[in-house]
Amino acid sequence: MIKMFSKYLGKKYRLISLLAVFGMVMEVVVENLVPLVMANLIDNGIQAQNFNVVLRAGGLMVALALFGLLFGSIGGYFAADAAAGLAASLRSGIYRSIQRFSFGNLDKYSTAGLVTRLTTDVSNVQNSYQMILRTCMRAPATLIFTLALTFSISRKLSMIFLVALGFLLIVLILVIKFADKAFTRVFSKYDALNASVQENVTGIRVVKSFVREEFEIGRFKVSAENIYKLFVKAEGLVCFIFPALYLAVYGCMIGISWFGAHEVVSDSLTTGQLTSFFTYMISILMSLMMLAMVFVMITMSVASGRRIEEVLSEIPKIQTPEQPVTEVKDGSVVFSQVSFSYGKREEPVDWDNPKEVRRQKEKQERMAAVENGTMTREEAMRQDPDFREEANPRFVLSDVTLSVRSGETIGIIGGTGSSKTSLVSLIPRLYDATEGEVLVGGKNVKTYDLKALRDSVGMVLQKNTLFSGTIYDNLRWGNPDASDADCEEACRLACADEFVRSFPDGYNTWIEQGGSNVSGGQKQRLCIARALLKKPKILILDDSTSAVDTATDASIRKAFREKIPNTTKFIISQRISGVKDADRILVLEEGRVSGFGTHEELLKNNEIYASVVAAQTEGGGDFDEREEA
Ligand SMILES: Nc1ncnc2c1ncn2[C@@H]1O[C@H](COP(=O)(O)OP(=O)(O)OP(=O)(O)O)[C@@H](O)[C@H]1O
Repeated sequence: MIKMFSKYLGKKYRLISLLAVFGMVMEVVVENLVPLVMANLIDNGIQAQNFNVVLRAGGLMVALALFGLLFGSIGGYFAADAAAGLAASLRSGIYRSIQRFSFGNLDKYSTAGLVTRLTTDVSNVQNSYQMILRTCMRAPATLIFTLALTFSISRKLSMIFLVALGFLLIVLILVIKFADKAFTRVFSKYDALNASVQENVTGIRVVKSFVREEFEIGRFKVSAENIYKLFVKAEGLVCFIFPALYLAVYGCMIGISWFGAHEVVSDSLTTGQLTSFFTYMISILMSLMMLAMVFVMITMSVASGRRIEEVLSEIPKIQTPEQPVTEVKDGSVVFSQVSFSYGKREEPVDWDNPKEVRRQKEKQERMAAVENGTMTREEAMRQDPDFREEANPRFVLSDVTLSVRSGETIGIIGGTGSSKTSLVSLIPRLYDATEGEVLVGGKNVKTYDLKALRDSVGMVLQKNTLFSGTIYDNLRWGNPDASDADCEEACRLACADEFVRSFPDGYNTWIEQGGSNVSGGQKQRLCIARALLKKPKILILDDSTSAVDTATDASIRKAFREKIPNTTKFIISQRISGVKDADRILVLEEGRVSGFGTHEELLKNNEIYASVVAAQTEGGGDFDEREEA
């Protein structure tokens, strides 16, 4: 973890960190010279009644204090700068990492988990790093410097000091050991709380429409109280530090006063030296206390650090190959004996449990060994009985073979969960086929530059999103270089131009986050226009007109036929009317091809299709209504 954070600090912030440490060490040196000067002031100034010495020593003390202030400010400023720099660099790193995730990687994390990493976790690491630079280095520096000075004054008194230090260290180690566990438990609960808050805020309208506010408030209260209890328990442990410190300080004072008084009486020590001894003692014990607080803080942020590391070291499951093909020739698509599984969904790892972390690591190594052929599947199963399940994941697509010509319109129809979305997701490589090949423009999709491949595919997802910004801004997401005229043309094709013009601000209408100020059907049409602006060779509409009335739906398909005849179109629909006029229609049944042909051919040869047509003609329902028909 330290290696990774050092990488994210970069040269610049490593140098700034060094400056912070330098400022802090100088501050310690200067601060600890003050008691020596003070001893001189008491012994040779006050007691000897020499006011010149009082003035000179006093002046020197003021000068040292000013230098201490200067070095302290420099150290503090650079420590804050380096920590903020580390946080900024980590945030960009995490963000970049998330942007490069393939859908498979995204499936592993909850949205709230990723947001927590970007916000709370990074802040924890930032605060800890700043404290490390300010305090962690300060305590050992103070300890070494002042111990050297105290030993030079009196060996006997320094021994009392060491006994007190030993006692304090034992208390600190015990407290830190228990606080570590307690705080990591608190932070794992925070993650769960954030996830529940995010889920609820996003779904607040559903909560209200089901009048479940009180239930949700109660659920939140339970989570919040759990955190409260764990936090109080963890902080309770930390509270031991202060009484232990005072015990050590007072014990030390009594010891030093007792032995120190004897030393002064026997003229082995001066009053000034005894005074400086007390000052050093308090200085060392205070630094140790600060060190203890920093350790507690580091403990808190170790869990955050692990979560950040997990995202930063995540390797995108889908990447551009070396020497990729950079141009997609045409929009032809071939599925050759394609089977697909999402794999076993990875369970969330309890990063605070070392046993669990080790188990996960071994599991990954075992999977890799089986994939590389360095371990047989039988051996893996012997080591881990669960391995059988991982080695035989559930296939949602089985042996799909079909060939689509460039410019063809393919309707896809099938019951809920029949894997329509899964099938089309393989075209722009949102996921990779587990077995078999997917070809686009005559070449395996895995050979393409990922950007070139995805640029050639316009996909309107079932769960589509608009971003906050004007309609123009949203449309240009598809193509930043598109002119106003291009945007308007795309909207005409998607039957969106008319309603956009009816808004008082037309294309400059502000869209709220998530498109909450437009209707479901309007949102779908804007998303289609956005995809069209890419001028894709392949256009995929995944049930993207479900909220649009049938007449408008038909107009959109007519416009597509006339205006973009060379674009290959995959249209997923639950309504027969949405696919009926396609060149060919694919009927999927539980991830297998049940039929592939024109409307007339399927009516004759495909029982499932014929029954759906019958059901929908009579009842006007969707695909799943054939069951009842
Ligand atoms: N990200 C995912 N991780 C794991 N399983 C998934 C994922 N997405 C879909 N599935 C599973 O794959 C199967 C096919 O889902 P898919 O969304 O492709 O079906 P669909 O025909 O498009 O359904 P619908 O018509 O309801 O949209 C379902 O059993 C679903 O549970």
